[in-house]
Amino acid sequence: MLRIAVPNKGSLSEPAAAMLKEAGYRQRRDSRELVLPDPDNDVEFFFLRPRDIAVYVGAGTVDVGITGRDLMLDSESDAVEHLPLGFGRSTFRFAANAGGISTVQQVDGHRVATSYPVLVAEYLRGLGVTPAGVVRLDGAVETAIRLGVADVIADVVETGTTLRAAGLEIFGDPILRSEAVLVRRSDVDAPAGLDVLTRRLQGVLTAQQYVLMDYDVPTTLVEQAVAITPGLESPTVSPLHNRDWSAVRAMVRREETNRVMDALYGVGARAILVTSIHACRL
Ligand SMILES: Nc1ncnc2c1ncn2[C@@H]1O[C@H](COP(=O)(O)OP(=O)(O)OP(=O)(O)O)[C@@H](O)[C@H]1O
Ligand SMILES: O=P(O)(O)OC[C@H]1O[C@H](OP(=O)(O)OP(=O)(O)O)[C@H](O)[C@@H]1O
Ligand SMILES: [Mg+2]
Repeated sequence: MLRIAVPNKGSLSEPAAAMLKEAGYRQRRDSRELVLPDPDNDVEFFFLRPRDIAVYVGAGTVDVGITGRDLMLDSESDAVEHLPLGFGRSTFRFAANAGGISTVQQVDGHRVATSYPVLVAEYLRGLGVTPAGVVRLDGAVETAIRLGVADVIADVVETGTTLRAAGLEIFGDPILRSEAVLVRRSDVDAPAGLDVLTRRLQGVLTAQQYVLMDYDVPTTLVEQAVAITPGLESPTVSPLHNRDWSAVRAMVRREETNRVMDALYGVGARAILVTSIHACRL
């Protein structure tokens, strides 16, 4: 039975549960449930703090887990990224008082507050910058400068609203771009059942990222139209009752939907229909 760790709280918890539900797994009914067996799918879920998940996976006490790339890298565990999951996206960035420190080089000799001390120390070491100290805080890191424990912070930025509200400004390149990832141990064979979990999660990602596009096109123009919608393998082309026309069906990346529809219309396709994909196994 594959043991899967899932975030019990925080930003990653709800989207992780939603993705597993889409992938056909059992859901917990009560957020106080800590372990949930799903014998029909031969897996068992453990609801853990997202920060601890890479630690459990690295120690081998659970087989795989869902956590943030930033949390995994900060954990110094043996867990490695197996599959990016496309949610919980954030950047990890330096910030300081507006008009103050504005380059990473200037961090030299200053105090940095963060919830991700390993990430920050490694990044600065890589640039040859030596801070006066790295202060580890659990949260509300933005307040650390005002309260005098640090000169600079490094924190998760999603919309930037929290930083703006604290009167802070981002500087330097992003330290990291993060998203939720499925992690596993690097130094052991893939656990039994991981291939099924991976295919199911990839199926959910594909269903989210692609739409199904159907259209009619004059048969003489099929080659031109198909060049715009090559699909994943090859599009389906079917004859219509009126043989001067053909019907085409292909998968298209969701964000390209309107550009592709414009291009198809331009070469003479009509009755262009777009449908969401509910589930998919490639
Ligand atoms: N707006 C956000 N705030 C915090 N973390 C975010 C955000 N958006 C995405 N994330 C990601 O979520 C993970 C952090 O989750 P975690 O549960 O530890 O913190 P949290 O969501 O701030 O929860 P809490 O502070 O309530 O404990 C990281 O991988 C981080 O990159
Ligand atoms: O860029 P934004 O969209 O504003 O989001 C980023 C902020 O959200 C998180 O804080 P959270 O609300 O989890 O509080 P915490 O600092 O106590 O963890 C994170 O630590 C940032 O402070
Ligand atoms: Mg937080």
